[in-house]
Amino acid sequence: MWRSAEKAISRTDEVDIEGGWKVGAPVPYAALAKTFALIEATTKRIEKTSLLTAFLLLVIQRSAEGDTKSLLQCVYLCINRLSPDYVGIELGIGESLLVKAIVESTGRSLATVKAELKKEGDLGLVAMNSKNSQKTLFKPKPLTVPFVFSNLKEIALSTGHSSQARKVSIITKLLAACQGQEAKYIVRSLEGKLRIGNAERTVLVAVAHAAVLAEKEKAGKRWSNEKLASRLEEAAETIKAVYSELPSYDEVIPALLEVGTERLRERCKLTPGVPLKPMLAKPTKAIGEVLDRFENKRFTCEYKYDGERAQVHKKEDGTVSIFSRNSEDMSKKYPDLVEQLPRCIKDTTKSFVLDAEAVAIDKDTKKLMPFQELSRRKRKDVKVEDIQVRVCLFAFDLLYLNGEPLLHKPLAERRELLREHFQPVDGEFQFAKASDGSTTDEIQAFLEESVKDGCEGLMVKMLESDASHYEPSRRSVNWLKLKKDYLAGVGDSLDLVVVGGYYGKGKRTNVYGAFLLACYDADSEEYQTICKIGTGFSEEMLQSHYETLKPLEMQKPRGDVKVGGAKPDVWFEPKIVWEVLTADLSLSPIYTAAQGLVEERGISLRFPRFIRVRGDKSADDATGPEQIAEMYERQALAQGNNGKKKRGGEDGDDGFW
Ligand SMILES: Nc1ncnc2c1ncn2[C@@H]1O[C@H](COP(=O)(O)OP(=O)(O)OP(=O)(O)O)[C@@H](O)[C@H]1O
Ligand SMILES: [Mg+2]
Ligand SMILES: [Mg+2]
Repeated sequence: MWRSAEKAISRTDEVDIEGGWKVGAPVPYAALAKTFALIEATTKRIEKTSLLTAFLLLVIQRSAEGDTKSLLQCVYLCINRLSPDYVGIELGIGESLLVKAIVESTGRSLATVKAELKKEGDLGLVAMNSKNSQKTLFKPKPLTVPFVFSNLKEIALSTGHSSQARKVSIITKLLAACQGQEAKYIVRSLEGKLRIGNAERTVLVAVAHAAVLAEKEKAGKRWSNEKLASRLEEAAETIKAVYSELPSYDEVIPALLEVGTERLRERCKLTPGVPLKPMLAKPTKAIGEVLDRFENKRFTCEYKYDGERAQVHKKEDGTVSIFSRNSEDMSKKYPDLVEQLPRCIKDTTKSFVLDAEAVAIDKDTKKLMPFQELSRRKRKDVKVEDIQVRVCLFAFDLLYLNGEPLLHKPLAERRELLREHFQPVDGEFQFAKASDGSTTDEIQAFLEESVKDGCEGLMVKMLESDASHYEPSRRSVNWLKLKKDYLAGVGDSLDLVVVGGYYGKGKRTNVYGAFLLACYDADSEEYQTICKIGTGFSEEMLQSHYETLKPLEMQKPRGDVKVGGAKPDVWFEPKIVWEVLTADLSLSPIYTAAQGLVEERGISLRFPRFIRVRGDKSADDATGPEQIAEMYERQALAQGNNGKKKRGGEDGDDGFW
C-alpha cells in the first residue's frame, strides 16, 4: 500500500499541467481532466489510486491556507456528484439535450453528431472529437474547477418550463471553453457517469493517502517506511469508517483538512440529519444454517416486515426527517409518518436516529398489507388528507439517542434504549416483534407465525459482543435473513437493471415482449448482462413497462454496459430496477455477469421470473457480481458439486467497503 502512495509523490508531475496552477489559484480543470484520462487508461486499481492521490496531493498543497473548498469540489467531481446523497442534487442530462448543445457549440450538423454517436456509443468522445475538429481562432480562457462545479450545479438545480433552454445555454458555454480532453469528461459528468473505473472507495482511499502525504511533506521529516505504511493504512481505515457514519463530504473534507487524519474520528460522528447507509443482511437457506452461525451466541429473531426501509432522524432543534435505504429524503412521501411521530416519542427523547420498516396496514383491521400496497402510494407531494394507504412504523434499531451515537454498543443495549425511550401507538408505531428463542423448533414456530401475520420471514441478529454492533453500509453475517421462499428451495431474489428490450411478437408487437437484464459491479462501475426475461408478464404490465422504458431508449448500449453476446433490439439507459426470482443459475458463454469470479465464463439466470419494480433502488443499488457468484457457489454446493474452489471465507462480509 505505501509503495503506491509513495509512488504518488513522484507522479505529481504526470498529473500536473504547465503553468496556470499556482499556489492559491483555482484548480485548473485541465489538471483534473488529465488525471481522469490517465486513470481511464489503466485497469489496475493501485495505479488508479496512486494517480488520484498524486492529483489530490497537489490540490492540498496548492490550496491557500484555510481553503477547504478546492479539495471538496475536486472530490465531488471525481465521484461525479454535487452534494451529499440526501440533498439530492443530481446530474443525468438526457442524450438529446447534450446532442443539441454539442451541435450549438461546435457548429457541426445534427446528422453528423448523431451518426458519430451511433458509431462511438460515447457522447463524451463525440463531444471531444467535435471540439477537436473545429478550427478556433483564439484559445479560450482555461476552465477552472470552481467554474465547472458551479455551472454543473446550476444545471442540476434549474427547473421549470424554461429550464431546458437554460441548460443548453450553460452547457454550450462550457463546451465552448473546453480544450483537449476536457469536453469528454464534462459531457460524461453531465450524463451522470464518468466511466473511468473509479469507484467511490478508491476516491476515499486516495483522499486519505493524499492527506497523509501532505502531512508528511509539510512536516519535512523523513518518516521510516514502516511509519508511513502504518499512517497510510490507518488513515484509509479512518476515513472509510468516518464516512460510513457521516456520509457527507461537506462535513468530512473540511474536518480532515483542519484536524488531520489522526483526529478525524473524534470530529466526525453520526449526526442526526445526515442519513447513514443502512446495515444489510445475508441470506440463509435453512434454520440449521442460522444455528451453525450463531451457535453458543445470544441472538434474536425478529419479524421481517415487507415494507420500505425508513431511517427516522430527529435533531435537537426538533426537525424530523425520514430517509429511504438510498438516503433519499422521504418526508414528502410520508407526511403522515411525520405527523404521527410525536405520539411515540417520550418526553425524555430529544434527538435520535431510528432504523425501522414502514409498512402498509389496513385502516380498520390494522392488519399488515404486502409491499405492493405501499408502492401504490405516490412518491412525492403527498397530502395527508388524500392518503388511502395507512402506514405503520416498525422500529428495530436505535442508532443515536440524545446527543450520543450508539453504533458501537451491543444490539441488546440499543434495543433496551429503544424500548425505554419510545412507546407503541396502535396502528402508528410498534417495536418489531422479536423472540429470543434459540432452538430449531422455536425458530420454526416463530417463522410460521411471522408468515401468518403477513411478513416475509425472519431477520436473525446477533445480540451481544462486538459482532452485534451496527455496521453501516455492510451486508453483514451478523444479520441473517430467513425468508419463507428460501425454505421452499428458492434462493433470495435479485435486483437487476433493465438494459435492453426485444420487440414483442403476435399480440405484443406494440410493446417490448422481453428484456435484457444486468447486475451492477461497483468496482468497475459497469453493468454486466445476466439474462433475458420474457415470461410472467401480463399485457397490462408489458404496456406499463413500455411506457417507462421507451423514453430511455438509446442508439447503442451505453459505454458502461458490458454486453457480451446479448443482442436485444433496443438498448435502454440503465435506470430501472426490477426484483427477479430465479430457479437456477448457470455458467454462460453469452452473458458477462460475475465473469472471472467463479470461472472465465459469466453467470446467467435460468427461468427468471419478474416479481416487482424496485422504485426504491437506483441502478447502482442493483445486486453485485460477488453476490451472484456466491449464489452460484451455494447452489453448486447444495447440488453436491464441490469441484469448484470456494472464494473467500464464511465470514467474508461483502459490504460497500
Ligand atoms: N426486523 C427487521 N430488521 C431489519 N430489516 C428489516 C426488518 N424487517 C424488515 N426489514 C427490511 O428487510 C430488508 C432486508 O431484506 P431484503 O433482502 O428483503 O431487502 P432488500 O431491500 O431486497 O435488500 P437487499 O436484497 O439488498 O438486502 C431491510 O433493508 C429492511 O427494509
Ligand atoms: Mg423488503
Ligand atoms: Mg432483496
